[in-house]
Amino acid sequence: MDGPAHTEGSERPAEGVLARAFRHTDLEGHDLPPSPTPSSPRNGRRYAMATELVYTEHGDQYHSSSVPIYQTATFKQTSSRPTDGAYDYTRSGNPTRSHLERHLSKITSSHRCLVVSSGMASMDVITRLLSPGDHVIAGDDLYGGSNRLLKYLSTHSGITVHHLDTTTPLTSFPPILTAHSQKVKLVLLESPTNPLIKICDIPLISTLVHTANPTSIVVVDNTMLSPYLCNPLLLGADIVYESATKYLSGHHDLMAGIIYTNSPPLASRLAFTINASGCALSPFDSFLLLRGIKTLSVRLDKQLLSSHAIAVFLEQTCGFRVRYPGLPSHPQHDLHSRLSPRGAGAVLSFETGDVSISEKIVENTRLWAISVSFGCVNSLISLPCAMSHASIDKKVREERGMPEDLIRLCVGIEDVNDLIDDLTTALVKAGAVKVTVDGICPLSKAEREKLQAEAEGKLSGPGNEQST
Ligand SMILES: Cc1ncc(COP(=O)(O)O)c(C=O)c1O
Ligand SMILES: N[C@@H](CCSC[C@H](N)C(=O)O)C(=O)O
Repeated sequence: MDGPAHTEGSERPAEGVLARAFRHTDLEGHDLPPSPTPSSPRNGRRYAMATELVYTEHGDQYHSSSVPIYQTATFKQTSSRPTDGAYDYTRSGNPTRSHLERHLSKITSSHRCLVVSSGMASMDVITRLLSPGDHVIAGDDLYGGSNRLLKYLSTHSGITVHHLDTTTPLTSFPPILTAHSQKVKLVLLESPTNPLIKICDIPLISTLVHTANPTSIVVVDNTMLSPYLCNPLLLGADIVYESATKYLSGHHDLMAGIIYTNSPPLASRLAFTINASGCALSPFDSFLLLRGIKTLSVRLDKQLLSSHAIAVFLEQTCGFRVRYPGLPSHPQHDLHSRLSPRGAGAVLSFETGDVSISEKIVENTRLWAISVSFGCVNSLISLPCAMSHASIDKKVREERGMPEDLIRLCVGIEDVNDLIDDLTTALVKAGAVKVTVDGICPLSKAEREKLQAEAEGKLSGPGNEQST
């Protein structure tokens, strides 16, 4: 295996070797023009993203095709002198993890990518760049756990946190940037936001922030899209982190976080904190994550198509207000298409107008597991206010416009018709839609109220005749 260096390059075959070996010729041996190159930029990578996700080379002495798991805490040394570049202790470095980090730095076209024990560990490591007295600007629709960590820092560490609507940067950012320009150390964005699926204009915000204070660090949580759909480093961010528990691993069998940057000084400081605090990813989980990454493109390609079909079904057939940036009705549809042209992700949310109806929908699905998290091969359904975002005070949730009846769907790789059928059954059972000879259609408000009253025994209906 290669040593713990974190630069990319060594994995690539020598330029020209493959081109010579696989020259395309016609039947008479004349050279054919090269295959057309994809229109999407490769950002310095040699191959298209789907290939790079799969293609890795490592220096294992037995030429194993999968990367070995170096399940060891410590490494024997050849002398008593300080270690120079080799491994000494797995908290500080491990060959399986180093391979994963090199692979991810290639995929993210970054100077360096570090892997830690969870998405929250990534954020924790980044916030240790802060000192008492510093200010942080953060979105007002962050994942509940991110919100909790920021609240902890503002209560215990002398950090001031300003939560802003990051979808209106030209009005929301200037007052804070002007008032505290030299103190704003970190700007934390999540895009699309979880669970309201709002899109941040990362390039515009980065420009505003860096113009006000070139030393402010713009950090983006890219969990909802993964590097397959978006690379915020190319949009102006200084540091990107992701919960690799989600799309990158894809099977909900590990917790992991990744952090990537193009700034060598920031990378060194982050790496120092990871070693000092001991949150680096274990060798076994590094192996599992490497395995998951290989199928990211096939999983997401399918998830994108299914998500779009489900979003259209919920909006157009069922008449719900659906939040999905792939729909033209999404207020930032054009912005999202510009920043992430490959697709709109596989998380969407919708409102039913009634918490008890939303609860019934969630509880009447079979294929859609009631579960927090997303990015997995199987589909999940949840009520964010009661589940993933329950750690945010109800009052704060209300102030930030997070509806209690919001249902979040995380689309997996099952057959999309099965998913829509399962959802339809739950929607009908919950009284959210009705099935007529013309197909599925939304219930009117009066029809809903009648059903509700029947369910509560206030009106006689088919289910309560015996009690009257
Ligand atoms: C957007 C987002 N960021 C970060 C995290 C934290 O990741 P982890 O659960 O891997 O710590 C989550 C979910 O947990 C998330 O949804
Ligand atoms: N009990 C957990 C909730 C995790 S939510 C996981 C994921 N980010 C999601 O949005 O579903 C906690 O308190 O952190």
